[in-house]
Amino acid sequence: MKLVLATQAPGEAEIFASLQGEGPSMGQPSTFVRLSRCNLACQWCDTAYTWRFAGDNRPHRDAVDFDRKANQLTLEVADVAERIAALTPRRLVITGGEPLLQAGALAELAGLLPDHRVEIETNGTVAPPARLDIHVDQYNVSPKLAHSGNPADLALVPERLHHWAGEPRAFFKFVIATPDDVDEATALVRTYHIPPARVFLMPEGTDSATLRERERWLAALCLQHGFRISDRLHIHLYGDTRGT
Ligand SMILES: C[S@@+](CC[C@H](N)C(=O)[O-])C[C@H]1O[C@@H](n2cnc3c(N)ncnc32)[C@H](O)[C@@H]1O
Ligand SMILES: Nc1nc2[nH]cc(C(=O)O)c2c(=O)[nH]1
Ligand code: SF4
Ligand SMILES: [Mg+2]
Repeated sequence: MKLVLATQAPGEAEIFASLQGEGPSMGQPSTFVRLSRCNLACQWCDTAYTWRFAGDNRPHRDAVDFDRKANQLTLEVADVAERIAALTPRRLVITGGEPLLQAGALAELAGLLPDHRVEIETNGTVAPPARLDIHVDQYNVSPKLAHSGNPADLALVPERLHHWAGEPRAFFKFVIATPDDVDEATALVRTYHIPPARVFLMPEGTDSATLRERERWLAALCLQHGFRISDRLHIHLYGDTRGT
């Protein structure tokens, strides 16, 4: 089978080693694989080059469209596995775009990497099939709130949220830009009975100054609700740069 990957430069697959910058595994040396395509269209998506292609008429934050050819690369799963195995970390973070859109090929990939701990970054709208799920150690689920600009019926699928709430391997990572977003996240936590210990609030932002400013009030709200806070370590270390 084949995987459609994002590129960090034209013709260069986005497979790289870095420190996990977000969520419960923050700070862990990891190998990242970034897949192309997404079923949502977040206004503030920091990887819009994985999905916002010229000719795609979904809403987006500015007028820039990306060239599909320059930003996608299709590789055989065995080739992707070889590239991952050649890097040192034995923790694999699969992200995108929305990686679960390519779950079949990911199941094959994970099967070729039995020594890797597998973590999946997902928007939480797609059910992982059993043949992939058996290989996954952790899901970092980031449901999209109203400020993402996605229609709620696409972004917040009740059956899926109910599933992730009851899945002990799933951690929730809500992206927050204003205190109102926290009210929306808290309402979801209550509705779906999500254990607060598995909930992270993470500031929206792609520069250190914005993240720090938002973390000042976000910290107080996390304390109030018993949620965890997630920084975006990679932004402080490397900026908003592909392949980091
Ligand atoms: C690019 S997404 C890819 C995985 C999946 N599509 C998702 O949304 O979870 C990876 C993570 O980055 C977060 N993210 C994207 N743009 C962001 C931004 N501008 N500020 C903060 N987090 C952002 C997403 O919410 C998600 O947790
Ligand atoms: N270092 C680093 N950590 C990350 N954690 C989640 C990421 C993502 O884009 O899904 C990400 C990323 O792009 N880089
Ligand atoms: S769901 Fe993830 S990849 Fe898709 S647009 Fe939103 S942040 Fe970007
Ligand atoms: Mg990222």
